[in-house]
Amino acid sequence: MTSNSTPTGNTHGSGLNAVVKATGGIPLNGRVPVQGSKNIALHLYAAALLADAPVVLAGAPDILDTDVCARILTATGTPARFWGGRLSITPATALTPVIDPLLGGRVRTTAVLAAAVLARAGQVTFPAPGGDAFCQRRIDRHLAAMRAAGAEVTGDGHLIRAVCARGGVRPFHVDVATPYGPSLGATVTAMLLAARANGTSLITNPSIEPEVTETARFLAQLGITVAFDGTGLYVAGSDRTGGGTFAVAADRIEAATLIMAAAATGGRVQLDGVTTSALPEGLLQTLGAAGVHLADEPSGLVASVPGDLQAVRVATGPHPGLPTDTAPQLAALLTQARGGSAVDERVYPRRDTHAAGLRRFGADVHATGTTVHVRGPASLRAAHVEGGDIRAVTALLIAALAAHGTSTIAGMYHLRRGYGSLPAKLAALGADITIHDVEAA
Ligand SMILES: CC(=O)N[C@H]1[C@@H](OP(=O)(O)OP(=O)(O)OC[C@H]2O[C@@H](n3ccc(=O)[nH]c3=O)[C@H](O)[C@@H]2O)O[C@H](CO)[C@@H](O)[C@@H]1O
Ligand SMILES: C=C(OP(=O)(O)O)C(=O)O
Repeated sequence: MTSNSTPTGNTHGSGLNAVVKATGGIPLNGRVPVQGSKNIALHLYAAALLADAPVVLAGAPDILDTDVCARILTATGTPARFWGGRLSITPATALTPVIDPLLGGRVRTTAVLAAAVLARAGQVTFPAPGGDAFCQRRIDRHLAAMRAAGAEVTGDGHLIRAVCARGGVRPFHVDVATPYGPSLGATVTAMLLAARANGTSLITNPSIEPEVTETARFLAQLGITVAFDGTGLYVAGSDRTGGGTFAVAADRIEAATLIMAAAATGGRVQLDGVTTSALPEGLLQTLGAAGVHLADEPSGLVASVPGDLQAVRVATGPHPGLPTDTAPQLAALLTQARGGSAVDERVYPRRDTHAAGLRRFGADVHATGTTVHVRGPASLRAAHVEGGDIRAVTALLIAALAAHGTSTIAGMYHLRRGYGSLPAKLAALGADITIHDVEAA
């Protein structure tokens, strides 16, 4: 193997088999902006398929998932173009009711995108969802919503077809509870189906994640009323919608990643474009218990570690609980905390691909059942590792920043799916971090 160093600038500047090289031991210090939320944007890209007028999603993150979704939309006949942090979407004149099987297999919102096409065209063919492969991505509640909306759903598990009778989707009631809590994705799927049904639909046990509430705000801008009460979520559909510009909210998971990276190095960072109100209660409580201090200052959110980091025993859960998407980074942070920590994963039972990677740095980490146990503080040493999914890669990056010596982390494809410029932001905070293109010798 040979390697060429490239600037850390935007991570898009180098190939997908590039590696990140980081020399740890430097407390992160400084100020960086937070990108638009990957997970909110993914749902807005699907919702934009419902618009009858052009839509601009301002602050869309510059990530691979944005590119893949823009190509999925364009392939349906709905031109979508990403430029300068904005995704511009022009309504289809003739909608092709297919989610491209290859592209659809690369993002996890495939069924949500399909629901929007079904709502508009009365039929759709789509593949099983993609996204991180740390566990099976079940979609039975999505299919239940499609059936409740009047579609006949058939398929072999790889390619699914949903077809409504003449007249298209109809108002419905669906329950989106799963054994793991409310399904975020199925809540949005049901909302998008209901948005085009002629009447009011009811979604019981809905998720209340910002992905849902931001999609509801966007639908309201299109002219579709979404109301919550103790029974569920009511959507009053319409066969005619508007468009306009909508701002993608800040990425609370990128914010959490930067906070944990700073805390693991004993640093202090200011994050522009986000306040503590954007962080779920479960995350705020966990960071507070671990000894991370967060303050809203006029210019942004400031994170620091006034004393020693402390062990915590926590569980992930549906919003406003501790987000599953922060558990790997939290495990990396806890390698620097005093005592025995436990992070129980209750949304995806075996989301623990980061545990083995963290051990390569000399961390005392092991997974038992659904729980990742961490004992600290550990004096980490540099390692050469590969992350297998988005947040696993960032957990390994955090470990590298806290370790003695120079580490290499592979898994750039996963990093780029979710982070537009994380290595550049870490470098701006003082980290010794570079990206190296790796070529076969
Ligand atoms: C509630 C929750 O924390 N959702 C997370 C989930 O959203 P995402 O929308 O991808 O997944 P869901 O919320 O639908 O899934 C939550 C759980 O329910 C199961 N399930 C889901 C749909 C279904 O029809 N049947 C079923 O059994 C899933 O397998 C999973 O164990 O992953 C995203 C990426 O990590 C996170 O950003 C979300 O915060
Ligand atoms: C798992 C995640 O995303 P995806 O489902 O898109 O892989 C994530 O955002 O942490």
